[in-house]
Amino acid sequence: MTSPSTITSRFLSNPHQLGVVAVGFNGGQCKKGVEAAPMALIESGLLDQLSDDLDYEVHHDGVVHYYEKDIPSDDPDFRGMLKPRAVSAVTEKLSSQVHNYAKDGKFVLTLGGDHSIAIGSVSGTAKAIRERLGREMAVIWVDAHADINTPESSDSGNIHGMPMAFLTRLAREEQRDVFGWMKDEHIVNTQKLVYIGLRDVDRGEKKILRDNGIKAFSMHDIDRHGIGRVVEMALAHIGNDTPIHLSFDVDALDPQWAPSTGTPVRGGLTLREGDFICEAVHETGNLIAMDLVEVNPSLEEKGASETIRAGCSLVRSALGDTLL
Ligand SMILES: NC(=[NH2+])NCCC[C@H](N)C(=O)O
Ligand SMILES: [Mn+2]
Ligand SMILES: [Mn+2]
Repeated sequence: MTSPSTITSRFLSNPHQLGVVAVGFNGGQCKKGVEAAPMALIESGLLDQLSDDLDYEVHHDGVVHYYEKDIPSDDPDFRGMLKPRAVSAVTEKLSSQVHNYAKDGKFVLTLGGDHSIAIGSVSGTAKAIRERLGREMAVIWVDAHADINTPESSDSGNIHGMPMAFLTRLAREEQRDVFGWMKDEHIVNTQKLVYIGLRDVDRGEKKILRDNGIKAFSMHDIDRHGIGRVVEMALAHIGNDTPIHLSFDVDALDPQWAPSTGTPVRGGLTLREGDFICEAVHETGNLIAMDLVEVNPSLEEKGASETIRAGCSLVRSALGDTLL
């Protein structure tokens, strides 16, 4: 059963106003199907649950964006990146869509799509929070993967493995049509980034995390301390007075709970642990935005409805649904 939350974010001017952007984009990786996730999530009733059960006023243009006219036809590899101009163009557009909701003090929910779209969503909220509050926001990245490869450290060339590198400026490109549109206002401080759920981190990424002193809680840490203590430590790192953007990759969950995703990794979070993270972040009163990404209904089709259901549950939990 769902019921509206009494906790309202101190960083939102309209606590129960929710802006939704549905991003049907798959160009940050090579598997088709992830572009169908926003439609599948919406058709399963997610937005109705948020308005009817959790009392949000949902602002949504009623369409899934595929960004066809923004995507250039000629898009050769660049610095080893696959489809760099497509991802850049889509995330530039998304950044301004998200910024548009966030600048009015609305909560922003971005439904992907592969995780490359976080370049757009996170940059959009980071900019709005700087303008509205003169502050730097924090990012909690819940994922099996760190997604912080630079173009040079990446083995795959898939940009969904790189968003945090561009968002922190550990990777930078001047060329405007390859993320050169990103300005200082879009950037996230490495000290305000926290990972939860990591278990498949590339060698180059481990070095990046170490060299930059980035806070990360792996599945090993969760096994050792329990999810309650890990979330507490993650929130303590961020501090109690910082707006939070939660970027949730459904592959953070164990494939048992979320089989339909492009890069599943065994040994992940239970759905209950995933929901707990979202509930606890909601309870801080500091959450201003959430992404849900990497649901791919065309993979492991038997598990697609399970994966969609898990995704809906995570979003509801982050938006204040409680068990009691
Ligand atoms: N968002 C994701 N599922 N990312 C998976 C990334 C996998 C690998 N580290 C890469 O860079 O290609
Ligand atoms: Mn992942
Ligand atoms: Mn990811």
